[in-house]
Amino acid sequence: MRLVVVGATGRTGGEIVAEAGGRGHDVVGVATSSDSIEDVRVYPNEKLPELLVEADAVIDFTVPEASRAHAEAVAEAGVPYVVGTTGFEEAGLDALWDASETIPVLKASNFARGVQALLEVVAAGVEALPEYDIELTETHHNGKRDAPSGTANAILDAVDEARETELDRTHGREGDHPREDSEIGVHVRRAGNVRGEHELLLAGNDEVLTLTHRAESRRVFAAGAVDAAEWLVGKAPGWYDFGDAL
Ligand SMILES: NC(=O)C1=CN([C@@H]2O[C@H](COP(=O)(O)OP(=O)(O)OC[C@H]3O[C@@H](n4cnc5c(N)ncnc54)[C@H](OP(=O)(O)O)[C@@H]3O)[C@@H](O)[C@H]2O)C=CC1
Ligand SMILES: O=C(O)C1=N[C@H](C(=O)O)C[C@H](O)C1
Repeated sequence: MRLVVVGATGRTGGEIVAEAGGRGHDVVGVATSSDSIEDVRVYPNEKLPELLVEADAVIDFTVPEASRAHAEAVAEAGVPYVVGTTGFEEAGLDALWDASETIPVLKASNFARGVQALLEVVAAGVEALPEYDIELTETHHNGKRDAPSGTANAILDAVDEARETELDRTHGREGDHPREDSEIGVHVRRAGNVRGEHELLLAGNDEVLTLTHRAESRRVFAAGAVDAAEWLVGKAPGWYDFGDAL
């Protein structure tokens, strides 16, 4: 299929270009300026509407403000849209939901299959240990903009759903008071080139359970995003998540 990768010059976009090309797809890239990655042409952002005419699917790993604008163009062209960008404000998410009225939109904060499994395991663990304290730690490379990560937010939502309440998200911890039962600690680390680690710790009853996912390369995200695009072609307009494609 003809695939447009938006954010093709980025850390993850470059891996997606390589993965899709390796599977025999006809790939064109988009970024803020023209470039080329091996033999794949990368066009500046303004060319996106023209490139969409021939496209079977779009994969977007950029920044929220860009994805928000792309959603409108992709919906206008009627092309299936896979979004990996994280860190959306409400208005950006609304733009994606609007687009999903005319095209299939598949958005995921993490295209690693292990993270989909982690979300299920988190729900089971939290339900099984209702009184335990819970703390979340995520670690990423020093170039990451959004904090906490999109995956961390998805894990926090899964915890709230399992506990059937909204825990108070305590970002870092300082001062002079003990932990409240209603809290969930959220700890963010940014260092080096860490691809993405998420650890949920549950502690109580003189024991500790930790649930950890670690991406060992960005290829895992690229493979999942291309799987999602292949699956999304031909689907009805609507909102999909990565779990639907597995
Ligand atoms: N869902 C998932 O599984 C994953 C999600 N991500 C998310 O993907 C996003 C990108 O991450 P990462 O690859 O590290 O980011 P990078 O900063 O490495 O790359 C960003 C890319 O977006 C491009 N870009 C920026 N603004 C625009 C614009 N207006 N129009 C077109 N392209 C634009 C950049 O182009 P240029 O260089 O020309 O400016 C670059 O190619 C983040 O939100 C991250 O959290 C990351 C990994 C996995
Ligand atoms: O920016 C990244 O690198 C990653 N971002 C995603 C997130 O915010 O959860 C997924 C992955 O952890 C890598």
